[in-house]
Amino acid sequence: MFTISDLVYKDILSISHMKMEEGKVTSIIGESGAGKSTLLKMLNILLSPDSGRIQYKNSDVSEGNAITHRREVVMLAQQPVIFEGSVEDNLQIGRIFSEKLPVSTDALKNVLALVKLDKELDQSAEDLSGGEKQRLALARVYLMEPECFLLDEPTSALDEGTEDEIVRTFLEAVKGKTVIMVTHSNEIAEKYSDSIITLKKQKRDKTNEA
Ligand SMILES: Nc1ncnc2c1ncn2[C@@H]1O[C@H](COP(=O)(O)OP(=O)(O)OP(=O)(O)O)[C@@H](O)[C@H]1O
Repeated sequence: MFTISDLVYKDILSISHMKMEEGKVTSIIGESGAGKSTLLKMLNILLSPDSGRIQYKNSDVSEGNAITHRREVVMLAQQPVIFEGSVEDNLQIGRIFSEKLPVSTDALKNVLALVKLDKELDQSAEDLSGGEKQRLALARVYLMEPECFLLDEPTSALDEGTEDEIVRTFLEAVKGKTVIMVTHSNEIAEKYSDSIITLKKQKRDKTNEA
């Protein structure tokens, strides 16, 4: 689905060749500051490489339309965005972004169960805890039904048991779609991925630093 060649971005990323397969789960792991979030942002055309190519379905992403791209390839950021309003508003807004019709109350309840979020649909989303907001944002991207999910530490605020369960049920529910997921958990990566990419921190050139 994505092929990267000879990519360089500042002194943060240097990738000669990398591939993420369509319909598979690819986990990205690596130490803090290795560039995992930066790489996901590039796949979502939120950042562009200084040199090199990123191809999506055999076309260079720099030649395509970023808005159209982001409807097919949806990113869940590390700090989930929560909009003013209710839990329901925060779910349906994803459907609006994706230019899809609103889903039924039953579908909303089902997705809350999928991410184990035991909250009323009319509850204010701003009152949720950090881990609950993370699950609400995950539920939102699920309802957007993209071809490809870019998930940046989607369950980092959860305890290990809950994290494992939510990753498992989410991946079962989206089976067949492409998932590219940054995770701090080697265990989750090994258990649930078809392939694992390990990013290494680049050696910074200190000669130009003050
Ligand atoms: N907009 C930016 N401008 C300059 N440097 C940046 C920018 N964003 C991130 N960086 C730097 O790029 C490096 C990689 O950051 P990134 O967030 O991609 O790492 P990460 O592997 O996702 O880290 P973590 O696991 O801590 O989330 C870090 O050294 C960071 O300080």
